[in-house]
Amino acid sequence: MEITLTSAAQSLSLSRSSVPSTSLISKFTPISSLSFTNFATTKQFSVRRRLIRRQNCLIKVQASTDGAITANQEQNDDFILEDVPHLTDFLPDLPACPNPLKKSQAYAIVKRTFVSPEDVVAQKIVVQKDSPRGKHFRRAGPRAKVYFQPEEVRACIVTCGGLCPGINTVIREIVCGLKDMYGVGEILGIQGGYRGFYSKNTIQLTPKSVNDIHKRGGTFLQTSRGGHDTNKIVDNIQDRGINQVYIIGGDGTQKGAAEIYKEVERRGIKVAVAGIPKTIDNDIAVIDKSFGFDTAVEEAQRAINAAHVEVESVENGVGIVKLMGRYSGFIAMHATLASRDVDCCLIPESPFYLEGQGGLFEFIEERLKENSHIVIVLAEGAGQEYVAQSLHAADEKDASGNKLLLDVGLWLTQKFKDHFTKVRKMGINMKYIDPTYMIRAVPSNASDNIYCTLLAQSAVHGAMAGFTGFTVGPVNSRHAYIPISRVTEAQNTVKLTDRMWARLLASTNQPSFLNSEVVQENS
Ligand SMILES: Nc1ncnc2c1ncn2[C@@H]1O[C@H](COP(=O)(O)OP(=O)(O)O)[C@@H](O)[C@H]1O
Ligand SMILES: O=P(O)(O)OC[C@H]1O[C@](O)(COP(=O)(O)O)[C@@H](O)[C@@H]1O
Ligand SMILES: [Mg+2]
Repeated sequence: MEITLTSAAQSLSLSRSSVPSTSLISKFTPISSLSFTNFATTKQFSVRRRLIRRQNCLIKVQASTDGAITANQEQNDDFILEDVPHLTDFLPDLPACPNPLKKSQAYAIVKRTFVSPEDVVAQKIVVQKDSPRGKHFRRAGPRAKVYFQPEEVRACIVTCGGLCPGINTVIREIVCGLKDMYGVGEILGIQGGYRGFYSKNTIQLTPKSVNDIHKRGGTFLQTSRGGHDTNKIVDNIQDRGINQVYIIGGDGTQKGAAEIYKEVERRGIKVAVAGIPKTIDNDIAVIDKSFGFDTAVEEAQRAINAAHVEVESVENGVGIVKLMGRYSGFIAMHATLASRDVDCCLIPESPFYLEGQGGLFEFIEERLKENSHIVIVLAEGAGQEYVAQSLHAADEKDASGNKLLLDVGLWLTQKFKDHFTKVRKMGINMKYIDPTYMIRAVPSNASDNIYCTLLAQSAVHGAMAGFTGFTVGPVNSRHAYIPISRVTEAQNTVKLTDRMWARLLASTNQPSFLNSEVVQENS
C-alpha cells in the first residue's frame, strides 16, 4: 500500500539543520492533511507506520486505526518526535493482540491502564512563551495492543560493562514483570556479558530464582568487557529462538545493542531489542540520572567522612578520597555537595594546576593555616593528562577499548608530599582513601530499587508492544522510549557553566582554575 504525499505533506517544514543525523524524526500530521489510499481499512486494528523520505530526512508518519491520529501539523510545525523503531517497520504484517494486562487484577482498576499512543515526553521543559515545541520522546508504559503472545515469548537478559548498584534489581524486575504482568515463562540469563551469547550456556530465570537478588550488589549474571561480535550474537539469538533481548549496560553496551538491533532488522527476524542504561558514572546522555548513582553517592559519604575524621584528628591532615568517574565527575561533584566536609573537588571536566597563584598548592596551604586540615575529593579521570605527562605513560585500553586510567590519587599524594615537605618544609599528614570499587559494589538503596523497577517494567512493556532498538529512561522525571543512538552519540558530562558546578564552587570556595577560554570550550 502506497502513501501519496499531498500538498499538506509538502508543507512539512523540517529544516536539515534541525535534524539529528542518527535518529528518526517524526512529524505528527493529522490524517486529514495527508492522503493515504485505503489507509484505515486494509489492516484493521494495527498501528500503521509509514516512512516517507523527503529532502534526505526520514519523516515518520503515524496513524492508528482506532482513530488516534497524533497531534496537529498545522499548529505544531516545530513539534518533533524522536521516535523509536517498531517491529512492524520491517515486518509490516505482524499481527497484534489485546494486552493481557487489561485483565490483570492489579491493573484493572487503573484509570488509564494503557499509555495513549499520543503521549510524549518533552526533552526540554523550561520554555518561554514563544519557544518552539522542540523534541519529544515516546512515553514509556503498557500499550493496548501487544505484538507477542505470552506463550510465544522467549526472552533473554544480559549485563555488560562495569558494575553498578541495582543491576540485580533490574534483572529481577524484568523476570517478574514478564511473568507477573504478561504471563511469560521462558526467560534466559546470558552469562558473562556479550560473549556469553556464544561462549556459555544460558540459565533459566524464574521469579523464584531471582527472588532475593536485589539485596545483593554486583550482577547475578556476571559481566565482562569486550567480546562483542554482532554476527555471532545474532546467530545465537536465532539458534536459541530468542525473540526479546534485554541488554543492561553503559554507553559501550548500548552501542553494541544498536548493532544487534540493526542486524536483527537486516535479517528481518521478529526480535525486540531493549536497552536499559547502566553506569555508575552517570555519563549517559538524555536521561535524568542513571540507576545506582544515588546509592554510590551515598556510599561515597562514608569514605569522605572517614577521611574527614582522620585529618581532623591530626596536625596538617590532608585527606584525598578518589571516587569513580572516568570522563564525568558527577559522583565527585554530588558527593562533595552532599558532604559539606570537602574543601576541594577535582573532576575530569575541570582542568587544574598545582603551582603558582590560584593553584592547588597555594589553596591547600591557606586551608591548612585556617583549619589545620583539608579534604580533597578526586574523580579518577581528573588530571589524567598531567599524570601521563609526568609518568611518561603510554595509552592503555581495556578489552572494550576504554582508556585505562592512571592513579591520579597516588600521583597527587606524592606531589603534595614533595611540595610541602621538601619545598615548603611543612610536615603534612597524608591520608589517601581509594573506595572506588566499594561505592559501586553495594546493593542499591530504596529509591534506586524503585527506579530500577520502573526501568525494567518500562522495558518489558516496550518490547511486548513491539518497540525495538530502544533505550528506556526518565526524561524530566517521566519514563520514555529513546532511540539508542541518542544516548550513545554524546556523553553526559558536568558542565562547568551550569549552576550545579557554581553551587559546588560556592560550597567549597575552592579556586575555579578557570580562565574564559576553558569556560568557552566546556560550554
Ligand atoms: N562501539 C561498540 N560497538 C559494539 N559493542 C561495543 C562498543 N563499545 C563497547 N561495546 C561492547 O559493550 C560491552 C560493554 O562495554 P564497556 O565500554 O566495557 O562498558 P559500558 O557498556 O558500561 O560502557 C563490551 O562487551 C564491549 O565489547
Ligand atoms: O575496573 P573496571 O571494572 O574496568 O571498571 C572501572 C571503570 O568502570 C567505571 O565505573 C565505568 O564503567 P562503565 O563504562 O561500565 O560504566 C569507571 O568509573 C571506571 O573507570
Ligand atoms: Mg562506559
